[in-house]
Amino acid sequence: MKAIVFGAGKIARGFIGQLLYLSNYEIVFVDVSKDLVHKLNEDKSYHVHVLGDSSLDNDVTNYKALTFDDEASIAKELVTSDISFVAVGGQNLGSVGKLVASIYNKNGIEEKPFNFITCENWKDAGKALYDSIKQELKKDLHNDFDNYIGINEAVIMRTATQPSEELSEADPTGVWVQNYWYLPVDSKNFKGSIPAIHSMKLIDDFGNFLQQKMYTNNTSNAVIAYNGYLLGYNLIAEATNSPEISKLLDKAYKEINSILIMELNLDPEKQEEFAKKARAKYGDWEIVDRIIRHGKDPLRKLGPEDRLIAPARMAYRYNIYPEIIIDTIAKAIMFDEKSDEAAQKLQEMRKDNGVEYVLQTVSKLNPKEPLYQDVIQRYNELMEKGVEKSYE
Ligand SMILES: NC(=O)C1=CN([C@@H]2O[C@H](COP(=O)(O)OP(=O)(O)OC[C@H]3O[C@@H](n4cnc5c(N)ncnc54)[C@H](O)[C@@H]3O)[C@@H](O)[C@H]2O)C=CC1
Ligand SMILES: O=P(O)(O)OC[C@H]1O[C@](O)(CO)[C@@H](O)[C@@H]1O
Repeated sequence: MKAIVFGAGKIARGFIGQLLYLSNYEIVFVDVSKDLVHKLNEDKSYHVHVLGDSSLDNDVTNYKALTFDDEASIAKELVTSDISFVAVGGQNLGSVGKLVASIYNKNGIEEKPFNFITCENWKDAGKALYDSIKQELKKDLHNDFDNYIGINEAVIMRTATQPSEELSEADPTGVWVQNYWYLPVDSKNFKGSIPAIHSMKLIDDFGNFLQQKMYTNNTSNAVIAYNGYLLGYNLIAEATNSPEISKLLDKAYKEINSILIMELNLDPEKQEEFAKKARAKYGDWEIVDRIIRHGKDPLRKLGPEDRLIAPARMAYRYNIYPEIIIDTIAKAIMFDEKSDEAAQKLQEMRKDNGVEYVLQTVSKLNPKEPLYQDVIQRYNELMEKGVEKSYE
């Protein structure tokens, strides 16, 4: 069996790659980074370090890596693969869709079931990939595409951490991952029989699981990351367990739970349990992961469908005042980490055009909506009084 995996980053190598390896799959990684592709091919194996239990580590082998611009080789692998996974970052799904459509346009679509599984923290990731393929696909292939190709969403609960510089230098292609294995995939659009892949399970009542995960885990993770950054913490567990952020999290999870119970029609007890697990994960000292990674790419994280703006907007629909999310949006706008290009871009925007411009262009907020006004008010308060006051 063979799988083609778009992306060769932390989740692709550190989760999907390990599960496929354990399932005796041949793996083809496709990545835009030529250096990474070259290194993976040169080494012929990479190490997955399972945090807290090295007996579960693997040296993943039986793979090759291709660069994203090598369409001819990707085409050969795609049409001979049994399944595909995509872990490239939600904003890059469109480029994968375009490439896949181009391959199908040239090669046709075989009359046999084939599935893509998106592994992104991105609302409606499956739809984004589906739409981007369909948009470029020749009309006469549309029927075969809908009949034979399944585009499916997974929820990725395993964390694949950003290693320290020393660790990366010592093991450049190594990945350090949480000891968590379950890979739930929505069964709704799945075509054909279920492949035997370690820990992967097709779920019939998947529903809004991806949104529940994003707006519980990633929303609370943003509270931890942006506050942790301003408070000068280095590790996510340090910040989560700190007195200042613990206090905020008590409120944040209540806020998140009340919003999601209404919006997604969740069972309150189950959602509370789910949120408790998220908090425990971020407070777990075994998962050594840096605040900077969790805060990075604030332009994406301040987007209209992402972890902060989307649940805040939901809150207003139910007359819930999302105090902690508003505070976190204001603090995310202050994230000025030098090593993160997106953070630098955000800071330029903020300096040149003001916070109003950031909220209108990045978060797509309308100046008339209460969320816009409440964020600006909170931002101004923080600027006037100093952020340290917000922890008193
Ligand atoms: N790292 C984690 O703990 C988790 C990550 N995720 C999600 O998984 C996705 C991937 O995240 P990571 O693996 O952490 O990021 P990463 O940055 O380590 O990996 C992404 C890889 O995709 C490559 N890439 C970008 N555009 C591409 C394209 N068009 N075609 C092929 N490759 C392309 C990049 O060069 C990079 O190697 C994101 O959507 C993230 O939100 C979800 C849960 C946990
Ligand atoms: O870049 P993103 O979207 O925050 O993705 C990675 C995140 O996903 C998570 O698994 C969320 O549960 C975090 O551990 C990690 O910060």
